[in-house]
Amino acid sequence: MGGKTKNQRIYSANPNDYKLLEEVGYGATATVFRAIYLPSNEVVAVKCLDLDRCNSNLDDIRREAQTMILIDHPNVVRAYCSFVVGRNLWVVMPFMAEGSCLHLMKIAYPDGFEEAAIGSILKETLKALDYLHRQGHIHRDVKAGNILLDTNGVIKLADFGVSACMFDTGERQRIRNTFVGTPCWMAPEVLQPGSGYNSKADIWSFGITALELAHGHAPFSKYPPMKVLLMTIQNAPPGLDYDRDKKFSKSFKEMVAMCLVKDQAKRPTAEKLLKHSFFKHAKSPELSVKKLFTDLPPLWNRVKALQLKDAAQLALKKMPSAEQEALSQSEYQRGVSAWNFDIEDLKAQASLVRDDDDDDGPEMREEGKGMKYVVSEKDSIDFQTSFGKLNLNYELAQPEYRGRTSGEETPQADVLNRKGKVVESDLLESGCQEKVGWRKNGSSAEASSSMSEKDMVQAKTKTQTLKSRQTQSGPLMPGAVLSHSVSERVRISESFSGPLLLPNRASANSLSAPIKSTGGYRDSLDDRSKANLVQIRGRFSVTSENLDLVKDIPLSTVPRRSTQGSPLRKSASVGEWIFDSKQAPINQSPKEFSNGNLPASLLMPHLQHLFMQTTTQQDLIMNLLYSMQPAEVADATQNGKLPPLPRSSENNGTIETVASERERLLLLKISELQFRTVNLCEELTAEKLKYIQLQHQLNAVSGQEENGDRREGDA
Ligand SMILES: Nc1ncnc2c1ncn2[C@@H]1O[C@H](COP(=O)(O)OP(=O)(O)OP(=O)(O)O)[C@@H](O)[C@H]1O
Repeated sequence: MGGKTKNQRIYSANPNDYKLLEEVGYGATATVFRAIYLPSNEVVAVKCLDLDRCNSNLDDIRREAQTMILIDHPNVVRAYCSFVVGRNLWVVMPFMAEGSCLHLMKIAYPDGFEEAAIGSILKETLKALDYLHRQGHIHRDVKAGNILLDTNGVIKLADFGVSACMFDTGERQRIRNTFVGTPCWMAPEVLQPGSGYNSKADIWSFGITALELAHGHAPFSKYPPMKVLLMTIQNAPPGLDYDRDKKFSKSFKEMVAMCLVKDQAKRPTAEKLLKHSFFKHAKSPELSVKKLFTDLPPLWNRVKALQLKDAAQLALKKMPSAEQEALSQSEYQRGVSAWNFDIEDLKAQASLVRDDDDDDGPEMREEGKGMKYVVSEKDSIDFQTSFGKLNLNYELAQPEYRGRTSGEETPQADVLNRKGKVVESDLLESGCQEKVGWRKNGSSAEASSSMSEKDMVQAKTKTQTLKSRQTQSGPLMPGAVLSHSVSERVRISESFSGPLLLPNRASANSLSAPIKSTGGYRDSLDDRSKANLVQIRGRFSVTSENLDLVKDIPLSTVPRRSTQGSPLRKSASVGEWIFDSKQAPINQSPKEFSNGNLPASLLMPHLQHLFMQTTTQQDLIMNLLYSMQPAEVADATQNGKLPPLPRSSENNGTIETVASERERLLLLKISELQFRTVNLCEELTAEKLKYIQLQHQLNAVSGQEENGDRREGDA
C-alpha cells in the first residue's frame, strides 16, 4: 500500500520508484538500504523484510507496517508506506543518516558514551516509549540497536517487529503472553512462564539499554542466550555499581535502578520516569549527541567496515569447535536478531557456560577479545551427557550469500537479482584497505585497523570454509531482495542469538499449538515438510513447528529410560522442562484424557509428543541430579523442594562436584514445569470440551437434516 505522510507527500507502492543504494543495516529478518525515491529525488530508507525469514505471519507483519504508518511522534520512526515485492515486504521510512546507537558504539565508542549523550538519547527514547504506551503499544525490543540517530541529532526509536498491542484480545493477547525480545534486554516477567507482562517490560529493557549505552554492551552479553535468560531471572538486577561506573552521576544510577526492579509493578511508567531529575537536566541532543558523529565516515562505510571486521574476526577465531559458535556469540553480543536454534547449538552454548563466571564482571570483554570462551572439559561433558540423549535430526539451513563491492552505488536491478559470489573479494578488496574502526576519544576520531593483510587472507580461507558448509536456501524470486552481503554471511551461520520468541506457556509449546482454534493443528501437520529442520530466524520461536518433529514418531519407537520412576523428563525443545503428569498436581489423570470422546487419531500425536517431551526432560534432570553433591540433594529432598531421587545402576552413586547454582536452577525449573503441566492439562481439557460441543452441534444439525428428510418423505 502506498501512503501519504502528514505533510501530504505521497509515496508510491511501485518498487521501480525506489533506487536502492547502499546497505545501511540489517537485522534478523530485514536488510535496510539507503534509497532514493525517484519521483521526488528524496533520500529514504527502505527496509526489505524477508517474509521467508519472518516467524510472524503476513498479518502480523502487515500489522507492524501498519503500526509504523499510523505512528506520529517525532521520536518514533514511522513508515511512509509499505508494499510486497516478491517474497519481501518493503517498508519505506525516513533515512536516519547516523544509523543506530549500537553501530555508533561499535565503530567509535566501544566503552559507551559519556553521560550527557546518554541522558539525551535516553530522554528522547523515553518520550517515544511514553507515546507508544499511551497509544496502547508495547515495543518489546528496546535496545541501542533500535535507537536511530540523524545527523542533526534527532533520535528515534525504530523497529516494531515484535511490538504488541496492549488492547489486543483473544489470539492477539496470546501473542502478548509470548516470550519476545532480545535475551539481554528482556524483563524477568517476559521470561517467566505464564506471568503476563505489560508496558513495564519496556521500562526494564530501557534500563538495560541505559547500561548498554554506558558500557558499550548490555549486561550478561558475554554469555550464551540460555544462560542470560537464567541469570536475568535468578540474579540481582544489574546496575551501575562497579568501579568503572564511578564517573556516572547519582541521579543516573538511581534512574537505572528504578527501571531494573524485578517486580514490574514497582517500575515507574515512562511518563513518571520522564519526570526524574536525570531527564530534567538532560541536555538537548543538538548539544550532546550531534558531536558524536563529527569526523566519522558515512554510515554505509561504517556498516561495511563493521561487517568486514566482524567477518574477519569471526573467521579468525580459533574456537574449540565449529565456527558456528563463534559466529553465534559475536552475533549475540551485537544483539542482532537472528537466532537459529537447534539442539547442537544448545549443546554448544551450554558447553560455553562456566560455573565460575556467573557474575557479569566489571570489565566486559570487548568484541574481538571477547571471543575467548573457555570450554572446560568438565562442563562440556556435563552438558553433552545432558543433551546428548536427544536424537532429533535437526539441521541448520543457511541461505545463500550475496556480496557486492563496497561503497559503490549498486544499480537496483543488480541488488534485486544477483546471487552473490563476492565473499572473498569483498574481504580482500575493501577490508585490507579500509580502516575498520574509528575509536573516538573526545572529538577526534582515531582510525584503527584490527586486521593485518595476513589476517584477511586467513579470514578469506575461513570464510570459504564457512560458505561451503552452507545449505542453500530457495531460489530468489524475481524482483525480490534476498540479497545477502557480507553482513549476511556473518549473520547466516552465526545466528543463534538475538531476539527470542519462545512461547512461555506450555500451551504454546506443546499441545495447544497444534490444536489452536485457528486450525493450527491441521496446519502444523501439513507443515511437516519442515520437520528435521529448525530454521528459526528472527525472533526465536519454539512452537508447534518444533513439535512437529516429534509428533509422528510412533510411540513404540520412543526409547524408555531406566529412570522411569523419575518425576521429571527433559523436553525435546529448548530446555523446556515439564513435570511428569503422573506427579503433577492436576485433576485429570492421563487416562481421563484418552478415554473421552476424542478419537485416538486426534489424541495420539499429542500424547506421543508429550511422552517424548517428558522422556527427554527426565533425562536432562536426572543427569543434573546425579551430578549434584549427595548432601545437596538430600537437603533439597528433605526440605520437600525436590521429589526423591531415584538411583539407577548407570549412575552407580558416582557424584560430581557441581556449583550449587545448578540446584537453584533445577528448583526453579521444576516449579516452571509444574506450572506448564497444569496449563497443558487445562488446555487439553478445554479442547476436549470444545470437541464434545462440536460433536453435539454436528449431531443436532444431522438430526435436523434427518427430520427434514423425513418430513419431505412424509409429504
Ligand atoms: N530508517 C533507518 N535509517 C537508517 N538506518 C536504519 C533505519 N532503519 C533501520 N536501520 C538500520 O538497520 C538495522 C536493522 O533494522 P531493523 O532493526 O529495523 O531490522 P530487524 O530485522 O527488525 O532487526 P532486529 O530484529 O535485529 O531489531 C538497524 O539496527 C539500523 O542500524
